[in-house]
Amino acid sequence: MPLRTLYNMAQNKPLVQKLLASSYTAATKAGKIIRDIMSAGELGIVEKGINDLQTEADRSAQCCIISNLTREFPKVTIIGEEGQSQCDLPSDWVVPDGDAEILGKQCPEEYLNVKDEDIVVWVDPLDGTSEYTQGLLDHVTVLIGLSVKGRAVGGIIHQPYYNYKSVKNTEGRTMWGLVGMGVGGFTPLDAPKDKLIITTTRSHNSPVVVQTLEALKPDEVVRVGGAGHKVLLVLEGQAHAYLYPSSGCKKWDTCAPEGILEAAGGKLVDVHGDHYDYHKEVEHPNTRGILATNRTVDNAALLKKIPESVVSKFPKKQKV
Ligand SMILES: Nc1ncnc2c1ncn2[C@@H]1O[C@H](COP(=O)(O)O)[C@@H](O)[C@H]1OP(=O)(O)O
Ligand SMILES: [Mg+2]
Repeated sequence: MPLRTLYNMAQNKPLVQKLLASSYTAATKAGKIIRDIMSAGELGIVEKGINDLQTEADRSAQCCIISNLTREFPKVTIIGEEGQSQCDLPSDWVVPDGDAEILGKQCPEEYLNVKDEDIVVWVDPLDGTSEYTQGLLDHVTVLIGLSVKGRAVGGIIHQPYYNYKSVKNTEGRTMWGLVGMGVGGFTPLDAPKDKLIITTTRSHNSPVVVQTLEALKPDEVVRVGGAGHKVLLVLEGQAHAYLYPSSGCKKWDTCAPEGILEAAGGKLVDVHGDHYDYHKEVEHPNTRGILATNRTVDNAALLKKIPESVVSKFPKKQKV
C-alpha cells in the first residue's frame, strides 16, 4: 500500500487501534534485532537476579519498541521489563507505519473514546531470556500488551524464530488480538478432547508447581520456556492449560498473552479465578499465580482441582 494512503488511514483511526497497529510493526522489528544479535554472537549477558538474565537483545529490543511507541504516542504510559531509561534510536530501527491489516479493521465501539490516560502498554522485549541464551530459540517471544482502564484487552506476540529449524532465514511470525476485534497472524484451535495437556515452566520449577501438577493428573506435561510461548501452545490447542502456581511472572509477561487469549475466547486468571489489574500503579509481580486455558476448557472446573493447600499460599485479589 502506498505510504501516503497508509498514513491517512492511520490518522482517522481510534487510539487503541493505532497503538495495536504500531505495536505490530515495532515487535516485528524487535524480532529482527533479536535475530541479528544472536547471529553476531555477542549476547552481553547480565544477571539481574537469581535465575533472571538480561542480554543485549533484551536491551536493544526494548529500546526499539519503547522509542518507536513513545515517538508516536508521547502521552501513553509504557512500562518495559528492562526499565525506563531513554536510548538513542538508530535510524534503521525506526518503524514509520503501523500494520495495514489492523488499521483496515472496523474498531469495536468500546474503544472509540479511550484516551491516552486510560491506557498502559506493558512491554517484555524478549520473553524466555534463559531459553534464548541456551539456544532454545522457538521459546522466545516479543510481547507488547495493551491494557485499557486496568484490563488486558489485547496486544502482540511476535515469535522471531518461528519454524527456524525448517525455514532458512525465518522472519518469524507476528500475532495480534483485541477483545471485540478478533485475532490475526495465527489460527486459534481447540485443544484435543478426552485428555489433559498442561504446559508449565521449564526453568523456574518448584515443589509447589510439582505438587499442583500431581493433583491435576494431566495426561501430558509440556515444559517450555516463556509465558508468551506457553500461551501460544494454549491458543493453538497444543495444551489445554498453562499452569504456574508461582509469583515469578510479571505484568509484562502476561498482559499481551492474556489480551490475545481473551480475544480468542480463552481465559487467563490467578489461582483464585480473578483477573489481574494492569493499571500503571499496580505491583509488577503476578503474586497470585496463573491459570490460562484454551477456549474449549472450563477454566473454573480446572481451578477447583487445585488443592486448597496450594491456593491458600497465594493472596486473594484486594477488591476496591
Ligand atoms: N522466578 C522468576 N524470575 C524472573 N523471571 C521469571 C521468573 N519466573 C518467571 N519469570 C518470567 O516469566 C516468564 C515465564 O516463566 P517460565 O519460562 O519459567 O515459565 C519467563 O520467561 C521469565 O520472563 P523473562 O524471560 O522475560 O525474564
Ligand atoms: Mg518475560
